[in-house]
Amino acid sequence: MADPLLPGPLWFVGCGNMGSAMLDGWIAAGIDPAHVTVIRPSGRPVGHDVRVLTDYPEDEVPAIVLLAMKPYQLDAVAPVLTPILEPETLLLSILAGVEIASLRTRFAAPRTILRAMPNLPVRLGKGVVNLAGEGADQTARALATGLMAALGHAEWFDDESQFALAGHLTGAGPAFLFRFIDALAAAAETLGLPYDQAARLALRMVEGAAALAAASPDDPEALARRVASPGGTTEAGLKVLDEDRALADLMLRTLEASRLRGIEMALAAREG
Ligand SMILES: NC(=O)C1=CN([C@@H]2O[C@H](COP(=O)(O)OP(=O)(O)OC[C@H]3O[C@@H](n4cnc5c(N)ncnc54)[C@H](OP(=O)(O)O)[C@@H]3O)[C@@H](O)[C@H]2O)C=CC1
Ligand SMILES: O=C(O)[C@@H]1CCC=N1
Repeated sequence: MADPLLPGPLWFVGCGNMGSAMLDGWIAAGIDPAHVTVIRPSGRPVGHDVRVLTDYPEDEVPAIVLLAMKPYQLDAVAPVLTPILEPETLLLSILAGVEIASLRTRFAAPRTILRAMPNLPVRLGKGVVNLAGEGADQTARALATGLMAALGHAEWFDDESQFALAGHLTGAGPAFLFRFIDALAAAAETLGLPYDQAARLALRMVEGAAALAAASPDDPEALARRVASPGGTTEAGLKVLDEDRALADLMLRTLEASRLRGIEMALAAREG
C-alpha cells in the first residue's frame, strides 16, 4: 500500500464531530479513502467512499487505530479492541482528559500510545494538534507528526499536564471564540444593527484580524496599539476590556473551568 501519510490501514473508532473533521482534513491532504475504515455503532456513512462498519473488521491488520469516541465510552471499546492490537500498532487517542497511563492500563500491547488534541479547524487543514505520548521511536514520531501536520499546526509536549493545558487553549478554544463572535454581534444588535448583519461582519472581522496577526511579527499588544488611536473610539472600548483585568480574568476563569473538568475526567478514566 502506497500512501503519502500512512504506512498501513487506519481505523477510526468513532467518527463524529471531531473524527469526521480529521477524516475530511486527511482526505483533502491526500490520504486514500481505501486505506481508512470507520467503526461506529450507527454505521452512518462518513462520505468519501470510506468503509464504515459497525464491528471491527477481520480482513486487515490496522497500522494506526484512532480512538475518536467519547472519553466515557473507553470501557465499552477497550475489551473489544484490546485483542486486535499488536505491538506495532500505533494507538492514537483524542479522548480529552484520558491520560496515557489510563490508556496503557487498558491496552498493553502497542509499543506506542500517543495522545493528540486536535481542534475543529483541522477539517480545513487549519487546525492545531497537540501531541504527547510514550514509546514513540523516531519512525512513530515522524509518522504522527506527518499525519497531524497535514491537519494544520502540530506541536509535541514532553509533559502531559502541559499537553492538557494546551488542549484547553486550542481544543476548546474555537468554542470560546465562537461565543466571543456571538457576543460581539449581539452587542451590536442591542445598539441597533440587525443581528444577521452584525454576525456576518463580526465573523469577517475575526477572520481578517486573525490572518493579519498570524502574518505579522508583532504581538497582540502591539497590534492592538496600532488599531487604537490615542483618545479615539478603540481606546475607549479597550478601557472597558482592561478595567480590573475584566477580559483577562474572564479568560483565566474560563480556562481554569476547563482545566478542572479535565482533571475530573482524568480521575474518572483512571478509576475505570
Ligand atoms: N469536538 C471537538 O471539538 C473535540 C473533541 N475531542 C475528543 O474527540 C472525541 C469525540 O468527540 P466528538 O467527535 O465531539 O463526539 P461525537 O459524539 O460527535 O462522536 C462520537 C463518536 O463515537 C462513536 N461511538 C460511540 N460509541 C462507540 C463505540 N462503542 N465504539 C466505537 N465508536 C463509538 C459514535 O458513533 P455513532 O455516531 O455511530 O453513534 C460517534 O461517531 C472525544 O473523546 C473528545 O474528547 C478532542 C478535541 C476536540
Ligand atoms: O469538550 C471537550 O471535552 C472536547 C475537548 C476539547 C473540545 N472538545
